[in-house]
Amino acid sequence: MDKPVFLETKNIIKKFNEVTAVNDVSINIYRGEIRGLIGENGSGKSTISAIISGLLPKTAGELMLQGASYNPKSPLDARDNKISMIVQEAGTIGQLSIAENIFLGDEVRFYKNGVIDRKRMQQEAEKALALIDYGDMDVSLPVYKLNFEQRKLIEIARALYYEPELFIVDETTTALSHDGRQLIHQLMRKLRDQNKAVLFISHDLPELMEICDALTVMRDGNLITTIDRAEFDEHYIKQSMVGRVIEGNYYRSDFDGSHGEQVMMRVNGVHTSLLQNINLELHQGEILGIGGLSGSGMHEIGKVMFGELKPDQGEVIVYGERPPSRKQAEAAKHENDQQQLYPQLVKNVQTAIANQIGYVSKNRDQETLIMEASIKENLVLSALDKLAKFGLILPAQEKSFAAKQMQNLNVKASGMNQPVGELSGGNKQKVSFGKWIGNNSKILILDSPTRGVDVGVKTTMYQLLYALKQQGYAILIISEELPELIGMSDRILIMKDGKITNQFIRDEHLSESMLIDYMI
Ligand SMILES: Nc1ncnc2c1ncn2[C@@H]1O[C@H](COP(=O)(O)OP(=O)(O)OP(=O)(O)O)[C@@H](O)[C@H]1O
Repeated sequence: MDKPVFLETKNIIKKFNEVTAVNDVSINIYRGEIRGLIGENGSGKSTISAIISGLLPKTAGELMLQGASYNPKSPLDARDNKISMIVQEAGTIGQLSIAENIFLGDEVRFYKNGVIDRKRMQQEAEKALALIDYGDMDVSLPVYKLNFEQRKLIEIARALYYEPELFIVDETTTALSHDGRQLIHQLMRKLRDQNKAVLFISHDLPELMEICDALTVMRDGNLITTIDRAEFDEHYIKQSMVGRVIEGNYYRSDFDGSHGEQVMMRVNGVHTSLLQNINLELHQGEILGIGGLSGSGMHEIGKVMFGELKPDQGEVIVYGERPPSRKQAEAAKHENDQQQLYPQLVKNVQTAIANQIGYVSKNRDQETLIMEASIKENLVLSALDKLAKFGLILPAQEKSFAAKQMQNLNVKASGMNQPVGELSGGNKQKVSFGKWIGNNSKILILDSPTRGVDVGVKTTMYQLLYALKQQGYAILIISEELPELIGMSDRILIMKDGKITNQFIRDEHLSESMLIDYMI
């Protein structure tokens, strides 16, 4: 029997001034189906989903919900029509509690004699969290105390509480650890089996092919094709996405895990509330990977090494080119006669940047980018030192630097003056990566660097990282994506419960399951 259509988009067009983000898109979304949506960064996936879920108005076209005209004015309106979406970036408000976030905009359901019945709100919030087996969480905690993954889980609980008939998940799984991914896959399958509709946006093609019943491909705002599960073919899907045949290696192809002798950063006996006695060295010309589950502490290591999180005990040393003081320079010179590198304590972000450390945070929208500033301003911000001549930065230099970075990473935008906040998720990620590459940084700490980035640009990023390694850069990649760690690292450290549990040297026989054994 044919599946019933739940939602239909008819010739939808969305324009942002001169940019046409969605061009004449007509899709049927069925009950009892997980529909995947794939396409290069900026191809219009989030925009069409945002129109369906009331976040954005359409420019033209029509939406039909179970055969009737549907025109959501807001996400709350969409939710009343049983449509919920998990957005790519943080969809919660840090200062509000978990319970307040879950019922944001719907507090009215808890009014008793004109005031909010907090106790009942908290009880209902606990019920929402129980839907994702998270029932023991303290719902009065402010959300800023949670990590990125926990915040995503709160959003998922909120969406499910309202029993959606259409559940839209926009590029969320790459922000989640192995367990979080399993959870969201299970939830999507459960909804599908209950004859609900699911729309799932991801750049992870193997994941989409595993989970989805059908896959719709978008390119440059256009709907290219919809493919049924029986017809899934990786090469054909990739080709439809980019409009050309993709060839060549994704990751580096060598299995030589060697690197320079020179230590560029050293972490000595670091303890924080989560980390326990972390010791590691990052060498010149090395790509060091760190993997683990989201609560393992791997993201905290990046923050500690960039001076953003102060350890309770222990220290982080960077070997930089700049002598910290005349006296220390003399002493350091003696120790490191050959290299002319000077050990310095990473006390804060300023010392990290002064010693040529670059950092891409997992939480890019809050920590790495300035949304209101233009692409150019974001790109040149960390490069100011390099561009400044006698303390002056020439506009022409800024412009050519930004243009080069945009071209290298194929940033899709109307121009370098476009505010970063207007870019698609993957294009924001490219800017946050481009900020540090090509400026003065010789040490790169990259937390989930390819999150939300399409296959073509991922390849470019991997090639770039490999070329930087060969030029002697020291690169730390922190990632939930084990194939990425295996594919790129000279050495991998696996973490569990705040400790390093094992180390793996680059080897062609290394497999995901070998790493997972030390994570769980
Ligand atoms: N508020 C906005 N103002 C101007 N342009 C915008 C705005 N939001 C999106 N765009 C543009 O619309 C296009 C489609 O963006 P969209 O976010 O839908 O892409 P996407 O396929 O979801 O990409 P990604 O995979 O990177 O998340 C992009 O060119 C983007 O820059």
